[in-house]
Amino acid sequence: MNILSIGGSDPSSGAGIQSDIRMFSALNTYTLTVITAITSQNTSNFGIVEPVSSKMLKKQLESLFLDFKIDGIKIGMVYNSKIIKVIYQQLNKLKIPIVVDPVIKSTTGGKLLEINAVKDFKKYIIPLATVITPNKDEAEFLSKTKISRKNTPKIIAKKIQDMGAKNVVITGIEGRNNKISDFVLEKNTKYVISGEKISKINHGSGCNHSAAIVYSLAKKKSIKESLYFARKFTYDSIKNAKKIGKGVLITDIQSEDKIKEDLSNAINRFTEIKGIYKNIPECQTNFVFSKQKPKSTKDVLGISGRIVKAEKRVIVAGELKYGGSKHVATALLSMNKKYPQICSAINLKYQKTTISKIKKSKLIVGSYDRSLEPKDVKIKGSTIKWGINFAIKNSKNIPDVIYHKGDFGKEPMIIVFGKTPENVLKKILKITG
Ligand SMILES: Nc1ncnc2c1ncn2[C@@H]1O[C@H](COP(=O)(O)OP(=O)(O)OP(=O)(O)O)[C@@H](O)[C@H]1O
Ligand SMILES: Cc1ncc(CO)c(N)n1
Repeated sequence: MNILSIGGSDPSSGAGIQSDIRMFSALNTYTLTVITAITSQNTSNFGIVEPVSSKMLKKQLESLFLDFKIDGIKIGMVYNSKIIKVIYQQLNKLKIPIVVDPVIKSTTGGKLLEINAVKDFKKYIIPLATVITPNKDEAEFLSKTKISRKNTPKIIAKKIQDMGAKNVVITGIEGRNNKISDFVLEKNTKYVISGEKISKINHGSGCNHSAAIVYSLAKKKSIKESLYFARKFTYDSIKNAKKIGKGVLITDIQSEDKIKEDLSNAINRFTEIKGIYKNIPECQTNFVFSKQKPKSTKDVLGISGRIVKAEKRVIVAGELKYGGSKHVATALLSMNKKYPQICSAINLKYQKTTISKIKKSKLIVGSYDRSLEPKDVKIKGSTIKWGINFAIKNSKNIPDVIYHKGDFGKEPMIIVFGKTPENVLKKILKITG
């Protein structure tokens, strides 16, 4: 998936284009970028702004539209009227989700939209928005109305919707009991997404929020699903905010989320492989991905249930959890001990046809015979560890696949290994179907 971020450069990487690259990368998404302005800022102060020329902006956009399929666009800092008009000319015919984060002032007080550009921002940028995400102050500023008992968030959101945005989210409305809420006005419905307020002043949460929304919309999720996803994503990024500079904290995403994201994407794609139900064994399938240097199954992410066969479909029953898999995770741990780069694995049904496809596809295959298993291993219950080590020992190279043909009362099994879930998936595609 390719997402385009149009916005300003923040050299401290806490917000703007650089923050978007970090966030989209954490979501395993390729980021295209078009810079509207260069800023000098850090976590304490805002310096100066140098906007790019209309010509430079137009050329950047054209070069991307000529080359890439773009699945969604995020618009952040636009700064002046010239920039606004070029963006409008280039984007107004597009039929992909566009999320507009009205960037007006920075946390540190910098002016990110010229006052005489506000009119054109309303006229040209707001109507491009599939979703617009003003915070409370920005919503009040754009609608020229203070939120009050009379002027509810709904009334203010409606004013912004009337400027042309399809869906409006007013973020960061503080409530009682340490709650912070986002008010949402879709075309025909309104709702509030509420949650706990984290007591951290940060740089980047608004950027992360709009980035996560466009990511989710580009994946064809609904507005509501995307907003819930973005809220959780932003919450995690604030929780994980770090003191990198001397001033406010910079939001970040834990790498665990990346592990989850990668595995979750691969599982979704696995379930969509045509005829894959034929490869699900009686004991069902688990797909795992470990942290670097895993010590135990607690460091291995897996499905707390299984991927199960439901007639000719497969469905995921359970959630992704560290420690969610026992058998496949144990096999992975043995493999990872010898080959630390191998961090992902899946178990599939043993079938002779699959084994011959594996051999034809030039993948490296190892195997073990459970009937040769020493008695003490059986008693200790460490069959998998013994089997994987046996197969590794008898293989000159890193095995892509290890299988065993079962034993009395034990189902035969194939395990496919790889560096990442994506890597495992590629191998599966070679040997199934
Ligand atoms: N302290 C907090 N604790 C929990 N959630 C928060 C907190 N602050 C903001 N959020 C949530 O983060 C998301 C982004 O909103 P936020 O108000 O930070 O945007 P913003 O003010 O535009 O940010 P920025 O100034 O960084 O661009 C919203 O879903 C909001 O409710
Ligand atoms: C470049 C840029 N975009 C957005 C923001 C808003 O946080 C910022 N401070 N800087």
